[in-house]
Amino acid sequence: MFMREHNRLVDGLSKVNPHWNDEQLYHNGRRILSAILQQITYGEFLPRIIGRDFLNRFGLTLLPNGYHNGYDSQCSSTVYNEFAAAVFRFGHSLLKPHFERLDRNYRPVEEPLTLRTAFFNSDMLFTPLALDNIVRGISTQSVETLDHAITEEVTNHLLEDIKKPFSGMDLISLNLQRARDHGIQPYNEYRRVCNLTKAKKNVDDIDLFSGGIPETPVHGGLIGPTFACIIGMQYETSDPFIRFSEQQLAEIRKITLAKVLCENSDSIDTIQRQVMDLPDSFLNPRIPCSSMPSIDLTQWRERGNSCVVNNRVLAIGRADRISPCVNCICTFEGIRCQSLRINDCNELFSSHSRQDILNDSVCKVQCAFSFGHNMRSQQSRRISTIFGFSQ
Ligand code: HEM
Repeated sequence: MFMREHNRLVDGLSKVNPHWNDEQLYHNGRRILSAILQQITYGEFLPRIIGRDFLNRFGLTLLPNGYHNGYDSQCSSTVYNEFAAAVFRFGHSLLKPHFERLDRNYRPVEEPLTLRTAFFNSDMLFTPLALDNIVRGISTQSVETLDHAITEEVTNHLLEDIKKPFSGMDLISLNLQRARDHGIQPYNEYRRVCNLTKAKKNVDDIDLFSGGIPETPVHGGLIGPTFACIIGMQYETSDPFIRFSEQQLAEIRKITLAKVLCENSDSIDTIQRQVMDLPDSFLNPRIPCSSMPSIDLTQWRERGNSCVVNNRVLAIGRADRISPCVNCICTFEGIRCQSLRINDCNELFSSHSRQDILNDSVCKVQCAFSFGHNMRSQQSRRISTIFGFSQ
């Protein structure tokens, strides 16, 4: 689906910028696709997995507008060993033994497809509407409960050669073995790292995967506190950094997974807006794809030789501080602005006027405390003048 989305974006970009070569089209399509994936991951997926409390604790909540200023170029954004070899494999416990296949009207069209018949059977996807039927099915099926009960399709029949009995593997054994290969520490070590109490006294030989899976889910989430903590840490360090203009960001913020599925299928006409939740005629009804907003790629149209921002003209390639806490650069795709990290609010007060700082929400967010303090000391100075005391 996301490969199709990439190619769809590239087609759209080539219409908006017919002079771009393949390389420009590819990289710009890729950048937009990465941002869409991040929008879906942080906006739709993570809240359902780790819940709002953990999302806030690790600063992973998406802003409705403006720029996020937490990016740290010194921070390595690589994937934690624990995350890949154990924690993020929690999804293996959610697998259903089969995919439902539903027609345009969401009625079963074929037998459900068991995982063991789907392994090594990618030709099946070339049958007309096969993918659409599966997408309609998985958007309508619930997941399994997150616990130690895991479908035999992956514990006995993983990547099975259908012609060879007992050729299937066990995914959970692979998970445990892989984590041990990678030197992942016992479960209780991670409880300690996450400031949680030890699970059981004197039991330190529980694998991270086995210990984390049956934990009671965190409030509003699907997984327990140890996994939520490690996933939170992972996404905190994977802080995305892609430069877009405000207008381009507004386009990306419109996109949902439901819309991506609509745009890239041949026959999905209706789907629920919150596609990661089950459809519900009242709370999450299936709605026409056409009623969901789509990305307007004209925001990526390459402009002339300059950009105008805050009544200032910037030549292509030039950067300027357009307000006390925002720096902008003029690029071929338009103006791109970035919030500045303010380390010393007092210095800001001495170098910019009070009104300029007040008008800049980025300054206000970062220096609200010092600002209040500064205001109070100005007020107390005013009062002392009124009463005739010397300052
Ligand atoms: C039908 C569905 C799935 C199948 C058949 C499957 C199968 C596999 C297999 C065979 C591996 C490699 C195991 C090893 O040798 O170490 C793997 C790794 C992994 N799986 Fe799954 N998986 C499925 C769904 C999921 C889901 C839903 C998630 C998470 C939400 C997930 C997360 C992971 C992760 C994080 C890895 C490690 C990747 C890496 O280190 O590169 N998988 N999976």
